[in-house]
Amino acid sequence: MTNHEVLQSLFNQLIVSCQALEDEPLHGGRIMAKMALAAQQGGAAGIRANSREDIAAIKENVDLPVIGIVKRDYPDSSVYITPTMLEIEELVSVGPEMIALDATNRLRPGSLTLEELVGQIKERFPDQLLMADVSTVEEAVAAERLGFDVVSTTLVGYTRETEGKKIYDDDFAIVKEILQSVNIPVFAEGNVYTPETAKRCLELGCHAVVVGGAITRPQQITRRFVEGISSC
Ligand SMILES: CC(=O)N[C@H](C=O)[C@@H](O)[C@H](O)[C@H](O)COP(=O)(O)O
Repeated sequence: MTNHEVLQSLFNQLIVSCQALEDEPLHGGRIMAKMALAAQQGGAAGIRANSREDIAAIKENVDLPVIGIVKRDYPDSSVYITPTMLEIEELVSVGPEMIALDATNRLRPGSLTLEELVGQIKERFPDQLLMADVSTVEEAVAAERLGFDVVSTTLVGYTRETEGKKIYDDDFAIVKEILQSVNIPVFAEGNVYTPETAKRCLELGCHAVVVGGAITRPQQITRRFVEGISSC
């Protein structure tokens, strides 16, 4: 698929994020590949996945476009979604159709700026589709200027500046503002728990919607049920 075809295939569609970190019960490429296959059978048009191992396993079992990330913690930065060139190289080695990276204005490990990292990626891998995981409208605007192909609301609520915020607060105010401020496709991602919320994101003009925990993290789903019955 060409980059254009990848983006076309995701238009108005559901992308399922299949992730389980090392401390989660479903961790491991084999299990994530099954999760991705289940998502494909359910009608997902794309998969978001973390780590070279998971992506390689998913690509062997599923023929949907994959948005790849590597989550890694570094001592000198709070950026953990594809923070450096090392993670970019790992991802390129397994060929995800798109790579997502933190596009907040925070410094990356080694005090690298986002602009510097994107410059290096574009030089080494000029044809790689890039998704900007942002937390604010300003970051979305900056990401478009830097040459990202797609912007996603992934980090809304997950930075110091936006802590506790949800993409659906104030009738999806941040989603609407990002849509008004950029021309590249906007993906809605983060705390989408229901089909109704997913539909609303697309109706507002998002190119696609990414759902993770509500589909692929049974511990989160269970907790919501347990909390739901806790007053009984
Ligand atoms: C903030 C962060 O690290 N988000 C991660 C990004 O890849 C994942 O942990 C999320 O599951 C993904 O964004 C989908 O969101 P949700 O699971 O809420 O539907």
